[in-house]
Amino acid sequence: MHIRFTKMQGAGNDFVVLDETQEILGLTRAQYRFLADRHFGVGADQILSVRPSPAQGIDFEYLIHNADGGQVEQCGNGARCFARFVRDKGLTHKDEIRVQTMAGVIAPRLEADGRVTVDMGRPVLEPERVPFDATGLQPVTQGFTQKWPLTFDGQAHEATVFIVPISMGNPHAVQLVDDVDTAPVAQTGPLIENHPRFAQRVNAGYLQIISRAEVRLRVYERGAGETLACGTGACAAVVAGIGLGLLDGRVDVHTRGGLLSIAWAGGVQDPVLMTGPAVTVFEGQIAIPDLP
Ligand SMILES: N[C@@H](CCC[C@H](N)C(=O)O)C(=O)O
Repeated sequence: MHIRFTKMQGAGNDFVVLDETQEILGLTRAQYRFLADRHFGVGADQILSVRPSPAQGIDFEYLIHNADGGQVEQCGNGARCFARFVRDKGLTHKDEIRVQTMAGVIAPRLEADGRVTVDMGRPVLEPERVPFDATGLQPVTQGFTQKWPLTFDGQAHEATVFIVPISMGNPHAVQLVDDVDTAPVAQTGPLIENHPRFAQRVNAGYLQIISRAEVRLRVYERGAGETLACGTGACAAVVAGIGLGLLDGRVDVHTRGGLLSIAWAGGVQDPVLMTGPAVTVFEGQIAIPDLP
């Protein structure tokens, strides 16, 4: 099978975007993995599939698959690229689009300066809904949130780190670090991602506070490894920082791939707003092998 694709990136988090508005491709998990492979396929952190939505008032549906082929609930940088894609392809003329994801409906808006702002919905702060199993753990309360000890028992990197579990539709564990450049992302990222207390696995965020309005962030993503930026990770990190009393409501998040601006009014009913770039890199066609 030959398929056409668009390669996109948002702050360096890169995507293969598939237009399935006319025909559902029905790719297997192994075929998503093949597309994401940087040696044998196109190469991407995630694959985004754009489909029409059957629901009234919803413009599109978009599916997100991690580089490991697994389908996931939400992707912030992907949402911005999705919005740029449907406008550039003439699939809609709207500036504000409503799109169904596995985690619910989100609303990207194209800005006059070329960036995209996405209403990412409300953060979920209750550990059990992340889901994080806090049974038997003693939290440390700081600000209006809690940090939980996470221990890597009997592992090469035996340690306890304090994390704030947050869901932005997908699960995140945010920890504070002194300096993201020296944070042990490659060592502890996989241990946190696969920690048994996170039943759905988790994205591991390493947050360095610079001021009340500026942070640096690295994220070891579930199913993709460390990426140059993670949009939902930036939202979760800012929510955690505000919850801990360390940040104000508007924060510039410096990632290794670029700048994301996050705003959150601080109430559990308040949505998190994310603004950042969305860029088309190239278009192409690829032959996909039969991979069951
Ligand atoms: N890069 C994304 C998040 C993609 C999904 C994530 N790896 C997960 O498994 O939840 C973003 O920009 O949010």
